[in-house]
Amino acid sequence: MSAAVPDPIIRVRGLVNRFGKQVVHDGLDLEVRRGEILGVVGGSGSGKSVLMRSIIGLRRPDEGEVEVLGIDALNATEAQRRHIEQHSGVLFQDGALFSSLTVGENVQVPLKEYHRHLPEPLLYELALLKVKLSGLPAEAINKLPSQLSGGMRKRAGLARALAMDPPLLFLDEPTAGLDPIGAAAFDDLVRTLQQALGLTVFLITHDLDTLYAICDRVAVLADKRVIACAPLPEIERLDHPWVREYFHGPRARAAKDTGAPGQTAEASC
Ligand SMILES: Nc1ncnc2c1ncn2[C@@H]1O[C@H](COP(=O)(O)OP(=O)(O)OP(=O)(O)O)[C@@H](O)[C@H]1O
Repeated sequence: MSAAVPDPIIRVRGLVNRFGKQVVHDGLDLEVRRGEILGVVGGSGSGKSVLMRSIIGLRRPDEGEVEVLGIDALNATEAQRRHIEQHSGVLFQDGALFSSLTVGENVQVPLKEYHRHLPEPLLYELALLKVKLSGLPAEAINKLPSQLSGGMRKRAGLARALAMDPPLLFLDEPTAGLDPIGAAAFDDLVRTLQQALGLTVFLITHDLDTLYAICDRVAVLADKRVIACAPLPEIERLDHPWVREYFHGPRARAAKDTGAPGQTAEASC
């Protein structure tokens, strides 16, 4: 049975994060398996974004171990750190696009950082490819973020996250602020890209529809830890106050009726 479980591409052990006296994580463990879409859920302030920031290297945790792509991220050399950055695409909650740059120029930012020698026409072609891959029309490449709708800005952020063809994609609440049709289309896009490109996706969300539609497993943050990490049917059976409220309220019932079940896998993290 264990032979069928893919290797972890991210492994977090004993993570502790504190802000002054506030303890956000206290001995958190998590494994993200190669090729899965892992949904990360938890109440507001439970530490989902801080966890993501600890994994991608934007925050140094107070204690614990973080392994990404087989590299000990907290003791990585400069070259190893760049390797992780180069192989991780991140879509932040607000898109984090440079407002004075066009969509195409935004997508080119990581390309120029890591491939300084690339000629301009090739940079443009690569950016155009990512723009189209993200479901935007070609003409969006010359628009400023302020000229796009919220859904298009998310797609532009995704295009930039995919610029370096990363095997690992981090999405922080990608459907927040989108209408249900736009959110469902974005879910479809993420699933399609994940399957076509073989991505591993770490997806923070509050969106129950997203969980039911595209997540293979779900990690629940509560009580300063990941209290469970498993396919949805197993998560739904957990006897925990937050899980009961979140997964068995009226919104959960509606989402269950429309979503597709994730794959079956083992419950452990
Ligand atoms: N730089 C910081 N300085 C101080 N406190 C912080 C900082 N970053 C996060 N926190 C605190 O850590 C806790 C967890 O924050 P985090 O953003 O990870 O929550 P979250 O689970 O992503 O919440 P939400 O679902 O509302 O986005 C919060 O109480 C937050 O105020």
